[in-house]
Amino acid sequence: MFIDISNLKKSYTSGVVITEVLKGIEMKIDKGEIGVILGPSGSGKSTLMNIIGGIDRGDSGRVIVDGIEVNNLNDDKLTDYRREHIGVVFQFYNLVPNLTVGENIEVVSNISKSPLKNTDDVLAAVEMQDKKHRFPRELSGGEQQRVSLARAIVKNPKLLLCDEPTGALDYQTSRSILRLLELVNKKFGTTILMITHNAAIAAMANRVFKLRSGQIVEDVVNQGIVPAERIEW
Ligand SMILES: Nc1ncnc2c1ncn2[C@@H]1O[C@H](COP(=O)(O)OP(=O)(O)OP(=O)(O)O)[C@@H](O)[C@H]1O
Repeated sequence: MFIDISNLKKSYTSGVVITEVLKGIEMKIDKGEIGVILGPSGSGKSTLMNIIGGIDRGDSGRVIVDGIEVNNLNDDKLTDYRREHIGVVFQFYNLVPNLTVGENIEVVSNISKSPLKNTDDVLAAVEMQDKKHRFPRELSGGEQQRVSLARAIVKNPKLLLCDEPTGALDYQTSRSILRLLELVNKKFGTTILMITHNAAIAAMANRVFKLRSGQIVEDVVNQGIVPAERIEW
């Protein structure tokens, strides 16, 4: 089991108000799978993903990623875990504005332990090799998301976490990003976990988790996976 989560709980306290955001999550994903998390706004999707990615910590329960007990790592080890094993793609790209496309990727590559050697190959994989010297502001949203994906995969992560990767993109561009995610999954064997509001996207996943008010209310193994190419909404 690549991701193995049991009885994960998380609350936030503001003033005297305690909000229980995750109420005993159970989640299992095998290596090389694509998992999709669906659920309404505020149900705890990003909190769950942030804990898996070592950005946040659970209060109790077990979170194991590729044999590493993430919840038990001290701060330094958690930073190493994030740096070595996790790639992230967000809805709003988060590229460094004053670095070119190539530089945005190289800064990540330079601090990674076992990066993919050739930045140009990674840019070619997302069909952005001809825009290597441009700045983010000179790119469309879809192009920026391609660069953000290239930046996430150049470190050769074991796990790619995507929080609404197509949330800000139009239909055709969204589909091209989904095809790229599928390509990364196939080509590099990268396990992918993706949050989306778009239930149609679940068709390309091996496993689909529905989250409601901090609990998994549905956990489905998809028997009829549809290639990203054929997903429509
Ligand atoms: N740092 C925080 N402090 C206090 N409450 C928080 C914090 N982060 C998240 N929350 C609360 O936890 C709940 C779950 O938030 P989370 O971002 O995980 O939901 P989500 O399912 O990803 O929502 P969305 O689809 O809108 O992004 C929300 O009620 C949110 O207000």
